[in-house]
Order: sequence, then structure tokens, then C-alpha cells
Amino acid sequence: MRSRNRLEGGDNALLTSLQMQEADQAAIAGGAEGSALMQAAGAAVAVAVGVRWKMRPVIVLCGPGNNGGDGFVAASHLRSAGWPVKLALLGSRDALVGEAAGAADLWHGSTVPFLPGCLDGAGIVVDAMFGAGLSRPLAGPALDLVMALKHRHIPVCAIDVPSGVDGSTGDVLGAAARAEVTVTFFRKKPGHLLYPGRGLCGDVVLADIGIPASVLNAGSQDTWENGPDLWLESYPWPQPEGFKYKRGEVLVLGGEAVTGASRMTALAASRAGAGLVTVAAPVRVWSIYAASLMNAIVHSFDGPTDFNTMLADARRNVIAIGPGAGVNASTRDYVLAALATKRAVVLDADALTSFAEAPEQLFDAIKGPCVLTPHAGEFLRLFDVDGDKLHRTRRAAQRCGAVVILKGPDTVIAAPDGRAIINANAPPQLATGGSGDVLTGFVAALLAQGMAPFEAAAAAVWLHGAAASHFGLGLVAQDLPDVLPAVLQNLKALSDTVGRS
Ligand SMILES: NC(=O)C1=CN([C@@H]2O[C@H](COP(=O)(O)OP(=O)(O)OC[C@H]3O[C@@H](n4cnc5c(N)ncnc54)[C@H](OP(=O)(O)O)[C@@H]3O)[C@@H](O)[C@H]2O)[C@@H](O)CC1
Ligand SMILES: Nc1ncnc2c1ncn2[C@@H]1O[C@H](COP(=O)(O)OP(=O)(O)O)[C@@H](O)[C@H]1O
Ligand SMILES: [K+]
Repeated sequence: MRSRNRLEGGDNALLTSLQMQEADQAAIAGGAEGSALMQAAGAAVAVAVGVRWKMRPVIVLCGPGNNGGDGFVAASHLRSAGWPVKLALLGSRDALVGEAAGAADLWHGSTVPFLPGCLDGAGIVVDAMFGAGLSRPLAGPALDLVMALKHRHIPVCAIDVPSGVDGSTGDVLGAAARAEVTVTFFRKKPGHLLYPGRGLCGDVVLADIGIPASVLNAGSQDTWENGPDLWLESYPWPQPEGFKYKRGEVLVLGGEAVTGASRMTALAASRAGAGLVTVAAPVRVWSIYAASLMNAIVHSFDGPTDFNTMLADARRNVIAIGPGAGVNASTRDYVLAALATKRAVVLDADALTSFAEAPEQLFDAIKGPCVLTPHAGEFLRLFDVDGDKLHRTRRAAQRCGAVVILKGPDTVIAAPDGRAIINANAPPQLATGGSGDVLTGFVAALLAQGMAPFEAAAAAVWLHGAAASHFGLGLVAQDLPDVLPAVLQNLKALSDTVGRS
């Protein structure tokens, strides 16, 4: 399937520092000159500065490695273009080696001491202290300069990453500069998309420095930025010869104390294309569901026997449990009964928290296709939270055998086989009560229509973010299903364009 192929390579791949180093080495083994890559990198930085700012005094802060080397090249280009440029080097000129030493030899401008005073009079800072080679928390003169930058309001252009940000994880080691623009090379890095790093990068410019895409071995990529490229080929568009049962049926467990949450899940599942949506409504509140849900079939149920009878209908190919379900033993039993069918199951909110005392019981019961959609608090109740967000989510997916969507402004989607996707299209207005319940419905609907769990999770998260952006400010959760049609129409137009090209 082509979508799978896109996942194996492509522009969306995110590279750790090590993977970037391997790509660099493969490019050089394939005939590229290391110095040419550095020249292209530094030139791209100079272009990014020139495009963004009017001519003014620039200070380039160079570190002791190749990030500093890129800084020397950028400084030379800006100087040749007439910009007043000063350069400060951390460490001694004689300690530079390789391409960085070569780039320094070509710098004929003034060099000033690497001290906070070097910022005086500067209108722009080019941060070329550390990139992929950051190996420990900032300290000493580098820390002093980053702290000085925080107190002055001089715009910063960072090379590769803001110095102090770990490109592989987005973590800040000690302290980090805050950039307005970050110029990175060949492919983005996870740290450009994961907080706190993402919040320090400003706009990320991806520069082509001549490393061919072919250096990425098919199959060796495991992390991508979310986007339609990854799953559009397997998106389940309505088919002329389809009928409602072919588009799948989602069974949503309704809550008793809280009814709005699962009603939003049901509406979202209908809008996202499930052929049928059935809500299992607790008998005492059945009328609330029946009166408010026109798109769904509302069945009243009174305890496990009734629920099991509803599960017995195998046309219900996806079961969504969690929103408003209540944290208790009954919810646990419903989850276990749903998982025992080995049909696709989406577990959110209370369905997860109900297993806080016994996560193993949940993990052991997952035998079929399953997507868990915890926010950070729910995740903490079930999983180990050591390490960065990408690592945490991957480990959780491996541990439980399900696709895990760890939500937040930088949602990570991980599969048990180690693949992971970072989402970056969600606007902050999505942080509103009930928006997670809508996401559960989107995931369930895409699974119902036959998408594989990893792709369904990624597509749902992307549509969710796109819907929130499309609506804009003032969003409440129930607006998301209502604006989904406009987002889907745009996506269909894109799909038709890609299909024709
Ligand atoms: N790969 C590619 O395709 C291309 C890569 N390119 C560029 O190369 C960059 C990577 O270069 P790099 O590997 O030389 O590492 P870099 O970030 O300069 O730092 C290493 C130096 O910093 C030091 N150091 C580390 N942490 C420190 C700290 N906290 N405090 C103080 N010192 C610290 C470290 O010292 P050590 O740990 O060895 O003691 C070492 O001396 C990459 O980001 C991109 O800009 C481009 O030219 C285009 C092609
Ligand atoms: N600051 C933010 N920026 C973008 N998206 C966010 C932000 N905070 C939360 N979200 C998204 O909003 C949704 C909230 O889900 P959740 O926490 O489960 O809320 P609820 O339980 O109220 O439905 C998730 O999809 C999450 O990724
Ligand atoms: K940097």
C-alpha cells in the first residue's frame, strides 16, 4: 500500500541527531563534499536572515563544532552582502577542526570576545553555538550568553536548533535561546515539534543543502511529522457502491452521570463517516440520549448482560468506551468485554482511569486492534513517564500492544512496532472540555471504515487539529464535528489533485 511506503521515507521523516549524522555520512560516502554541505547550510541561514530582516548589525555566536562552522559561513555571506557583522567564538580558533576550521579560515571579519557584552549594538543574533552535537547542559560562557539573550530583546535566528535544545527530544539542557526563526537542514528533528523545544524554535525553515533523499534507507525511519502524506492513500472516502454497513458501525458506551461526552463522541463518529453509530444508553438516562441524538441509534441497557447482547452483533465493528463512562468496576468490565470480542476498540478517559490500580489487567486483555487516547494525566495513571514524550509514548505502545495517542499541544501517536508520528497542526483553542471526546469519535469512525489503527489515529488527530484551525477562536468541542465537513472537502480536493498528478 502506498501510504505505508510514504511512512517509510519521504519529506515528513524526522531525524534524531544520530540519524542526521548517518544521513550526512551517507551523503559524503555517495560523493558529496562535507565542506559543500556546510557552505550550503551557512548560505541558507544568511538567506533566511536576509528574507526576514532589513539590514542591521549582526552578531554571530559560534560554538566549537560544526554548528559554529555553519555560523562562520553565514557570517561570511552576510558580510559579503554588506551587512555589518561581528562574530564571537566559544573557545579558541586553534581548537576548531575539520569543516568548521575550514569555514573559520574563510572568515575575514572582526572577532570579539564571547561575553555578554558582544550583544551590545546588535540588531540580530545568529545562534550557532550548539546543534546536533549538544552533549550536556549549558554552563559557563554559553549559559551566560543565553541568559543575557533572555534579558535583551534582540531577535535570534538559530542554526539547526536553538542552542540548549536537544534536537532529538525537544528537551532543554540547562537553558536555551529563544529564536524567532530556526533554520534546519534536510529533514526536521523531533525537537522542532515537541515542547519545550518547539516553543523556542519560532518559525522552522527547512533548507535543502544537497543531501539526496536516497540516503534515507527504506525501513530505517521510525518517526514522522503528521500530515496527509502519511495516510491519504488509505483514507476511506465514501464509495459509489457503498452502503451503511460497509462503512462500519461504531458502538459508543454512554455514561450515566455525564451524558454530553459520549453524545459528542457519537456525533463525531457520524460526521467522520461511520455508516452507523449506536449508543448504549444507561436505562435511567435513556431519554436524554434518545431526545438529543438524531444521527445515532439509541439502545437502552441495564448492566453487563444487556451490554453483552449489544456486543454480540458483529456488525458493530468498533467499540468506543471512556467519555463520561465513570471511573469504576463496571467500566472496567465493559472494557474487558469489548476487548474480548477482538474487534477494534478505542479507549479514552474513564475507560483508562478505571484501570489505574491494575494497568496490567488492561494490557493483558488487549489482543485485537486497539487505540488508547490518554491525555498526560491519564497516561501517568497507566504508564511509566520516564524520558521524553516520544520515548514515553513508544514505550507505552510497546507495553500495552495498542496504538497510543498521547494528547497535548504536541500529540504523539505511537504503534507497538516502534513507529511514531508527532502532530503539529493543533491550535491552542483545542484545549477546551470535550474536545478529546470528539477525537475518540473520529478515531472510531476511521477504524470502522477499515483504516489500520496507526493510520486511523494519525488521520483523526490531524483532522481534529484542522477542524479546530478552520473554526478559529471561540471554539467549543461540539463545533468540531460541525466544521469537519469543510475540512474533509478540502482534504478530498487534495486527494483528487494528488491522484491526478
Ligand atoms: N550532519 C549534517 O548533515 C550537517 C551538520 N551541520 C551542522 O553541524 C552541526 C552538528 O555539528 P557537531 O556534530 O560538530 O556538533 P555541534 O552542535 O557543533 O556541537 C559539538 C561541539 O559542542 C561541544 N558541546 C556540546 N555541548 C556543549 C555544552 N553544553 N557546553 C559546551 N560545549 C558543548 C562539543 O564538545 P564535546 O561534547 O565534544 O566536549 C563539541 O565541541 C549541526 O547541528 C549543523 O548545524 C551542517 O554543517 C550541515 C550538515
Ligand atoms: N495547548 C493545546 N494546543 C493544542 N491542542 C491541545 C492543547 N491542549 C489540549 N489539546 C488537545 O485537546 C484535546 C483535549 O482532550 P482531553 O484532554 O481528553 O479533553 P476532554 O477530556 O475534555 O475531552 C486533545 O486532543 C489535545 O491534544
Ligand atoms: K544553534
